[in-house]
Amino acid sequence: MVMRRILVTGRGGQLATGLEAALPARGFEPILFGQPEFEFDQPETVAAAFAAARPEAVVNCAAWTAVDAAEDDEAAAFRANALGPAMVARHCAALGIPLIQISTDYVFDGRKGAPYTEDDAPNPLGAYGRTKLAGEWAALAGNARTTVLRTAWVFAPMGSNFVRTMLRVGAARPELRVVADQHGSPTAAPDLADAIAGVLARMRDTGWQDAYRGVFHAVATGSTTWHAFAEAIFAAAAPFGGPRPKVHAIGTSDYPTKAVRPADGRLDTSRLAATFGVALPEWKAGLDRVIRALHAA
Ligand SMILES: NC(=O)C1=CN([C@@H]2O[C@H](COP(=O)(O)OP(=O)(O)OC[C@H]3O[C@@H](n4cnc5c(N)ncnc54)[C@H](OP(=O)(O)O)[C@@H]3O)[C@@H](O)[C@H]2O)C=CC1
Ligand SMILES: Cc1cn([C@H]2C[C@H](O)[C@@H](COP(=O)(O)OP(=O)(O)O[C@H]3O[C@@H](C)C(=O)[C@@H](O)[C@H]3O)O2)c(=O)[nH]c1=O
Repeated sequence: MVMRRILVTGRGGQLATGLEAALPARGFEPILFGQPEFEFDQPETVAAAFAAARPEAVVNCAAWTAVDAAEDDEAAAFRANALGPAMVARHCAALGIPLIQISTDYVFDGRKGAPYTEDDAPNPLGAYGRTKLAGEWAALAGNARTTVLRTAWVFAPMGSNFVRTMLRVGAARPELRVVADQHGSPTAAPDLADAIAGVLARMRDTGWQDAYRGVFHAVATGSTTWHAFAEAIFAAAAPFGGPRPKVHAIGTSDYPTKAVRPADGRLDTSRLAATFGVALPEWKAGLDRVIRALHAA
């Protein structure tokens, strides 16, 4: 399959930035589009991006990712997270090209008590998860060659993420309180970008296969809690002169937020490995990679 030109939406976001760096190493040419010239609320900008990029595959990274704010404006989150993928899928179908749609562990309610497989039923607890689930369906329904990758707890040297938040508040305050009863797999955007490049390379090298259509879990290896993640962030940043606040373990009920988060969003990644031969590194290796990049910047 000829697959070189990859349209990446959400330019300036964590994952799109990771893909910009990761794709050329696998022989792809990333073509990035972002706001304001690519805006889901203006469908003509989406059509124009497809016309200009002439892509051979698409990775849709653009999304409303403000979890609490989505509770206040679910309609706007739905436009970005569900109607956006529907539009992108329609353009991909017209061209007959693969679409990789990125989704989230927040489609689950976190009550399983074990890592979720792709066959487990989603049951989002909040507006962000609901709109992202609708986006999965729209991407799959609108294009035969759609691969949905669910990831979680993404962090990068730039953008808005838990690592940068912790380092910022940890430098300002000697003591922090962080929830210790929510579990997940912190996933470094550069590692996820490498994995996506691997998925695309497999598609290119084998040609499209029916097994590539559907949902796949793509998170870093291993899991932790937000509290233990915070401790690991400060430990990893300390050799670079990062702050060392005291991090108190608290319960979810001690940290009220607008959106309810899943208590245990661990994801089983065996289908990704079996189908694409792709596995992500341990989350702590991803953390070290991002901390190093933060301090090299
Ligand atoms: N961050 C995380 O922890 C996780 C993210 N994901 C998913 O991974 C994907 C990538 O996330 P990440 O890179 O972290 O996200 P970011 O928030 O870093 O980037 C999202 C991008 O989408 C753009 N965007 C937002 N609304 C629109 C819109 N209406 N039209 C066009 N573009 C828009 C943003 O533009 P602007 O900056 O101008 O607003 C930004 O460039 C998303 O699908 C997200 O749901 C999944 C699990 C975890
Ligand atoms: C800043 C802070 C957060 N917390 C808690 C709140 C929450 O339960 C948890 C994580 O907080 P955040 O709001 O940073 O993370 P959140 O925005 O919920 O992260 C999610 O983003 C979306 C986009 C996803 O798809 C998810 O996979 C996940 O990464 O940590 C504390 O306990 N103490 C603190 O000081």
